[in-house]
Amino acid sequence: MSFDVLRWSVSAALAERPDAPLAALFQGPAQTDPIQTTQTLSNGTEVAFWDYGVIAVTPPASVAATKDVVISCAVHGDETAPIEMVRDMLQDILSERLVPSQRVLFLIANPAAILNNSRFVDVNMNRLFSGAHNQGDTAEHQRASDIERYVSQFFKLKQRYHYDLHTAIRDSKHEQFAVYPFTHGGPYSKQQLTFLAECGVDTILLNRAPTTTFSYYSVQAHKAHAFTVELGKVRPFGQNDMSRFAQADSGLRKLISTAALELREFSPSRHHVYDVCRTINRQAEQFALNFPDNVANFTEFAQGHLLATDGEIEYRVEQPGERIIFPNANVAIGQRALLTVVPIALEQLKLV
Ligand SMILES: O=C(O)CCC(=O)N[C@@H](CCC(=O)O)C(=O)O
Ligand SMILES: [Zn+2]
Repeated sequence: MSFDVLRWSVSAALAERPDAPLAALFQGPAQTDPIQTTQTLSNGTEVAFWDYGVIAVTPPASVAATKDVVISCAVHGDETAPIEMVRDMLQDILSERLVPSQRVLFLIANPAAILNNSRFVDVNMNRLFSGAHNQGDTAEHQRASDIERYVSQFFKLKQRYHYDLHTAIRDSKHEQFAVYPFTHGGPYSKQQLTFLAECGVDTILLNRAPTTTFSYYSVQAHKAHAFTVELGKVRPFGQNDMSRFAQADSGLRKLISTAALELREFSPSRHHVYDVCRTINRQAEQFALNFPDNVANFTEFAQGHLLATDGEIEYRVEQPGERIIFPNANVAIGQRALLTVVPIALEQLKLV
């Protein structure tokens, strides 16, 4: 397969008409075998297509890369703004307007869900990592397993980063926020908190328990600095105001294209930090949230307020300052239907 075909499939196909032609990248021009080829651009950058939506970019040997950076999107297929960001970065790399000086793995995680205009086809892929993909045989189980293999194949250097880009179903009182997965007692990185803040993500949610999310997988299996980054609200292709993502886009571009990132000094007052206080998994057929769909993430309710009913169980606010995140009554039984968080002072955390 010639590079021109690949270039077309990434640049032209993902450009002005981001909906239909996406298929070209994900399914390959002949819509048969996965794309697997490597080509070198005139500036020496190597672009390797490992599979549909799996693109590894390596700077020329003369540039001593020090960082491995995974930038993923579309773990949820309807979260389109991050897909557009990744598309534009790839286009700019292919046209040599963006010249990476670090190794980068771009992952468009769930192409089938993108083409289906849905969060997922059979199963929420962000519950299938760290081995959970062994518990089923849908295409999403297979893809999560493949993605773990590609990430393992990619990470080589000591400094490892993974930004898994998402958008949230609801509005959020903090429009952009990141989930900092369980570090198993390891310290939180001041440099990463500062980098995220410079990307416009000044709100952090600490999830201090193992999960089956993609970002936790990279922390646990590869000792990467990894985050689920929520950049705004879910909207269909063409309806994203990309100016709202400009700061994150520019931060990520700087990260991959500069030898040493210059960051402002760490300042605790710059960050809003929340600790996950309860994870509520749906248990019954009769599950209902006791607040409307337009209630935003991070909304605080008074102590005792009824948040949800799950069969006979009533979930009420237990602590002052408790707020809701990611409420979703439509999840499958056994899956997370709601998180609650409380503010926590950064000074209480081990930082490095
Ligand atoms: O808006 C929502 O309800 C869901 C947004 C979303 O997809 N969030 C991620 C968070 C992953 C994590 O906890 O690291 C998810 O639910 O998978
Ligand atoms: Zn998502």
